[in-house]
Amino acid sequence: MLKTLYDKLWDSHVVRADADGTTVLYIDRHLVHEVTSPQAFEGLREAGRPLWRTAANLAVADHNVPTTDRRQGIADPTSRLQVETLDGNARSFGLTYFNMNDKRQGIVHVIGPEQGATLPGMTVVCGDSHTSTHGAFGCLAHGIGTSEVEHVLATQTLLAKKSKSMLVQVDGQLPAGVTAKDVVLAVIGKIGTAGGTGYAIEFAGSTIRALSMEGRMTVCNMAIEAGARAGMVAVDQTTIDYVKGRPFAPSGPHWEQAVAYWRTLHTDPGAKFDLVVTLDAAQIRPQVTWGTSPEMVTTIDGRVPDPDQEKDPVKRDAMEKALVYMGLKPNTAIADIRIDKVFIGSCTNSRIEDLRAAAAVVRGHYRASNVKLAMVVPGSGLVKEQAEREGLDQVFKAAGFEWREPGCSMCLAMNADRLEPGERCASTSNRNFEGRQGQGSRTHLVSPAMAAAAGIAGHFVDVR
Ligand SMILES: CC(C)[C@H](C(=O)O)[C@@H](O)C(=O)O
Ligand code: SF4
Repeated sequence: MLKTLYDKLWDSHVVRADADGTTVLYIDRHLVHEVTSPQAFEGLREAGRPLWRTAANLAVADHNVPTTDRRQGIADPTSRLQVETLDGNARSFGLTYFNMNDKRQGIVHVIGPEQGATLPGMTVVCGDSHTSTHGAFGCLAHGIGTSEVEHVLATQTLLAKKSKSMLVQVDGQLPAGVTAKDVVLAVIGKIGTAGGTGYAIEFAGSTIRALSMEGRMTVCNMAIEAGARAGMVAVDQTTIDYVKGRPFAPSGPHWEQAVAYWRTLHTDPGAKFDLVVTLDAAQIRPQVTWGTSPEMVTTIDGRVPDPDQEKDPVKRDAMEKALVYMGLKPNTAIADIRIDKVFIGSCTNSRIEDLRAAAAVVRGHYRASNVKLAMVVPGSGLVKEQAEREGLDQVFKAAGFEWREPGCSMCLAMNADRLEPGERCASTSNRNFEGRQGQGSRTHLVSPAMAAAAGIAGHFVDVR
């Protein structure tokens, strides 16, 4: 039988399947962060249950960590409690843990791949929706809830039902200045935030093949914003080259064995998907969201839509509400929208290539006078170190951009980094929901180059 990549990943992890499709799936890698794990550890403690396979877990604190001087500790008591609770749980359960002052610390979805803890062919779960990121490696990776975190810790398995399969086929060469972020925003613009509901998406085509692993991670990261729980990309030489030599990756004879298996992790030619969506890369332009959902997106040469032109009453209502919240008038040119702050970071766009792309834009320029704050938050301590080796921190600082410590930061404002009510931000993150970057915050999702350019110009500009 011809199989999709998803079929292969699924079939190789079935422990037991019931007639109604309910399946016990084996989980290879469990990533843990401080927000969704406390009750899970508490549950284990109360039941006196040990971890099933301690080495399958990797824990890190990311959402609540400060991005400024860490020697001061964490000022906010709730944030401090969450991080200290993870410190304690990691210690008492014996998990591999990168604490706040470890240079390997960073956003869970950045450090998994960086360490080689995410490997092709794995099932990867974490109590976090953006676990879809890891699908870039030819993994079945998705978020789980806190009760499932406990289940995985205790049994190394998960109860799951198979999704339908969707192929998102992107072909052709991306125009200069158009990035993986623009590809995935264009996909979401096309299929909508509910378009992927009930599906696992495989991203394929010559455009995806040509992306680096970092670009593929950006695309899979936002599969969840298209409604799909999982996104994935087939394994190829790019995948294997990225993984080689990473601390958790296999080595010696195991390496060759693993690579031989990994090379089978692609959809068989002719295998059928439940749904196929195609995009022409040549038509994709730099994307900017204008509303409060990632599907409310247009291009840099576009305009804020006019609800009066929308025939669907439900969509019209949502549009009107979004425009009020965002403080935008219909038909405003995107390039005329002035911003107050810039955020370059998050598990979508905080890797070294993202920082290089942003630095290339700001080099030799200075932050616009109306931009009160522009911050660059590397995805991990190792990304930060690499960027500093390349002098990118100096480029950013010279341009009036702040250079911070790694973590989720202003992606969701659980730590001290947030927008003030009404402030407008060019952000490289993945969610532009109401209040996402602080109460009353207004978020426009863009690529790193676009965010950097907006910081210099003071409004959105076309990086092409
Ligand atoms: C805090 C966590 C549960 C949440 C998620 O699941 O995605 C966060 O990472 C987010 O991006 O909103
Ligand atoms: S960076 Fe943002 S999206 Fe990613 S895990 Fe952290 S809060 Fe969630």
